[in-house]
Amino acid sequence: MSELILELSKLSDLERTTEELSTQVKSVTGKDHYAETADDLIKLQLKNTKLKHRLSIIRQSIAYEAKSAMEVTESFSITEHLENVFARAISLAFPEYGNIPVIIAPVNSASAKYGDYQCNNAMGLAKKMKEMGVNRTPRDIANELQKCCPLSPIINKLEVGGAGFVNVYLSKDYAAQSLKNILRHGIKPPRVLKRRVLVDFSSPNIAKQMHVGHLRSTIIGESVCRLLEFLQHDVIRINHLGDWGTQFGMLIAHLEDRFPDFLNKSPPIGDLQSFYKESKKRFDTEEEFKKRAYNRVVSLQSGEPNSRKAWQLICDVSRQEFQAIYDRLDVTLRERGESFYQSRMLSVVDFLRNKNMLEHDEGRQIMWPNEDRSGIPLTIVKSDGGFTYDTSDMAAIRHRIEEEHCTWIIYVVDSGQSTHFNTIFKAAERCCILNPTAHRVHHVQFGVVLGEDGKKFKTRSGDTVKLSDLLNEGMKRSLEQLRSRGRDEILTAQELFEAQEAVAYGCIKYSDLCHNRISDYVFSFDKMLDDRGNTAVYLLYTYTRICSIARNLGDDFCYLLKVLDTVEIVLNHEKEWKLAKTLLKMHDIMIKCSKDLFLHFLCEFCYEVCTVFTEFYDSCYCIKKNKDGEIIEVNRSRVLMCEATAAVLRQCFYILGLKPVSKL
Ligand SMILES: NC(=[NH2+])NCCC[C@H](N)C(=O)O
Repeated sequence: MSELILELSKLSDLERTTEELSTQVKSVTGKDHYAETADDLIKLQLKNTKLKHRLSIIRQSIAYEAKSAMEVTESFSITEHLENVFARAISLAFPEYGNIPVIIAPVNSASAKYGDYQCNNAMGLAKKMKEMGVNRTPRDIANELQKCCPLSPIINKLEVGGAGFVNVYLSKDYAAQSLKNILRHGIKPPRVLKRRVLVDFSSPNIAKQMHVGHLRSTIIGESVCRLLEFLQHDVIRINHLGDWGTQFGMLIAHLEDRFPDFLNKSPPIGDLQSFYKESKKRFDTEEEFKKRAYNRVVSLQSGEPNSRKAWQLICDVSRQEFQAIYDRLDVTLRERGESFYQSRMLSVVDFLRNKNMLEHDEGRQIMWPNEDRSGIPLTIVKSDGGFTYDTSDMAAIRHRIEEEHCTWIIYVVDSGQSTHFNTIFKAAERCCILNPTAHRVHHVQFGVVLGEDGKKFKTRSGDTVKLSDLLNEGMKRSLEQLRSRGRDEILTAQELFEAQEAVAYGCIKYSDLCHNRISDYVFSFDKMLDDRGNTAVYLLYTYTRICSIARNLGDDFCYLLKVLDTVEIVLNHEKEWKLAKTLLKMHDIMIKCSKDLFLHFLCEFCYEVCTVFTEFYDSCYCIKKNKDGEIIEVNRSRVLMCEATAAVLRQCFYILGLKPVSKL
């Protein structure tokens, strides 16, 4: 598509040159001293003829490309495509404003008479021109833009409306072709500039409870990865486990006392939580124990084998608990905890010292994020010589940029840590690890989870909620719901179990993702299991309904590809056209979500697809049956629309971590 636009711009340039040449030829012809300039004239005419010939070749190839552009499988964001079209128009019509940002907005489907998309640049241009002393009305400018728009296979017509909008009407041929492409080749990602991205998410702490904050990070992080992978980025998923630090001293010392034989026999630490509490209590009350705990930190960090082994054993207990949650939620992560950076922490300290970035402060070594010592300093080395969370994040960002060669680093961590990350980013920039023009760093922050009482999410007794309990509760509630609808009588045991999981985990994930992540959110099973409104349950039900339509036709639709060869998609009915346009917004939405990593836009899109589909299904018959329930008429084009809707939903569901089930 971009080549096409390039060709179009060449064409316009050539057209202009041809025009200039013709005027030159005319003016020369009109002069008396024809004889003197005959040579020049002949040359010019020759050049002109050649250019005209070239122009006609380009015209032909553009017509060809415009046609084949609709046939190729390449998909793109409509908004981005229109941005290119209008950028070209602006630079042709008003070269001096060639680099202003193009404003394209989709038109609310209720106001279809204003087209499907609008270019809203004319008003701003009029203002800019006025400042330069040129008086032109926005409508006048819009007319000019309309004239200068290059041909595009996706545009049916352009119209100037209102105060100076250029209304764009999409082409139905293009839409029908795109829907067929989806059915024939699956959903292809739009082209974007590929990056190597590291997503740091989930990241719970060993020996501590993985809490709802980590659950949010896990859910959001997984979806961010899936979105970026869909867009063909090279994604590294990292679990930055809190597996290092002084708390391991007391855990190791306590392990030695509780399970003296730990080196030979795996200790049965069932409940790491209470093990942690016991050791903490001893650490706070027993002097000898405290000393030994400090000793163990030193021996662990210097790699002494027995302490290492003890540490490994403790980590394994937590690791298994975490993995069980990841398996249930279908989350994939590569573990690279804080311990991984031990040697790199030593070297980042040297690096910072050599750059004169470290300052002594009451025995600590600190680093200011800014040259002028504004902001909050990082503690790079503690007074006892130990490292901190700051040190490991400085070592990690350096590793990610210099060794992993990432150009985009994403931290999915609660909003409470935003000062920490801003300080790390500034400090990394100050010491030239990070170059803001080449690297993008991003704190994908999110709010806290609240209970239905509006207070911090806790169990009735006031403890933090265990995630496995929460998931179990979800499973229980979803089974109750399925039973209350009598599904246990219709579905096989296997189908029922799949439906139960899809609903339980789907609703927990979706209710997290469907709100703007920055705000706090209220965790309520009742709300998330509602089958009306923007919920996972509503989406999953709509999806199964769509699946059942083609299923009704049995063998007829088994070979979708054959059907595609013989059936044209027709978009004459208002609701057919509305559904087609909604489906084709998918790439716009994916790009929009990826810009600032807000997934609620994708959730809203799914909801819109489902409601628009329902409107379509209510007013456009797909299959007509007689009184006995026998099929008497099938509108194959519409059944294809149903299939395309299902394909779009499946792709979005995958990114949102929802498992579509064909029966529910
Ligand atoms: N690179 C990072 N700091 N990632 C986030 C780590 C989160 C930390 N373990 C916590 O539970 O709060």
